[in-house]
Amino acid sequence: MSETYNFLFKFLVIGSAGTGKSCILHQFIENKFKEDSNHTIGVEFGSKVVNVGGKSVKLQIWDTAGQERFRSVTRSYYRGAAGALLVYDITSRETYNALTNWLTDARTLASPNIVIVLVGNKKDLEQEREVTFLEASRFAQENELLFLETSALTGENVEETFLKCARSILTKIESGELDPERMGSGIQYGDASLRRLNRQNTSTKRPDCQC
Ligand SMILES: Nc1nc2c(ncn2[C@@H]2O[C@H](COP(=O)(O)OP(=O)(O)OP(=O)(O)O)[C@@H](O)[C@H]2O)c(=O)[nH]1
Repeated sequence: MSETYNFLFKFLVIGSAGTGKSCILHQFIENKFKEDSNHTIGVEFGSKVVNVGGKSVKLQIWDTAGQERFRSVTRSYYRGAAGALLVYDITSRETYNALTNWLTDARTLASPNIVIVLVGNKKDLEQEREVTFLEASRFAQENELLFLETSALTGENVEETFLKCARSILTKIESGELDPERMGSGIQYGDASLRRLNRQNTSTKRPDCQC
């Protein structure tokens, strides 16, 4: 796909170690399951241009390490993120119980307006499920999060998760709730939008205007 886009959004992928964050990102970008995924050291990066409601949006995605020993490094990447995927593993209650801490970090260190999608990963392991869909969706509702269950293994809902987050940010931009020009919004205009804005500015000038 062409690198011309209307917007660029900075995204974070956060959550406890082993929940499948790197596999989700890999599935989204490469359309395949990442076999032999190792613990992330610090932070990894990926990007992809997607189409959201007729607009092309470049997602700049930072996949953070879930292990506690990298927390000080990963925290430094939170600033100015427009969206986050907060991932837990549906077969591990421990990763679900840790969500409140991750949420506090995201809301205090990133932008208070950050759009967060709660992601219950490993949906393919239904037999080993420890967290029900219903309780997680209640948690999401109480904490104003979007919510989806995914499988990085089969690819189910992986792309939808990123699109859902991007769609929500775009809606907030269009309604004026989010201002892309505010410092630290995690949003930038891409070439396509800038060209349109320039055209609009030029066409609104009076013919005799010297500016
Ligand atoms: N069955 C199944 N296994 C998965 C899925 N996603 C990830 N895994 C497995 O879960 C383990 C951890 O996946 P990673 O993507 O490395 O986890 P992570 O959250 O990035 O871990 P950290 O980098 O340590 O924070 C790996 O063994 C993956 O193969 C999934 O959707 N289904």
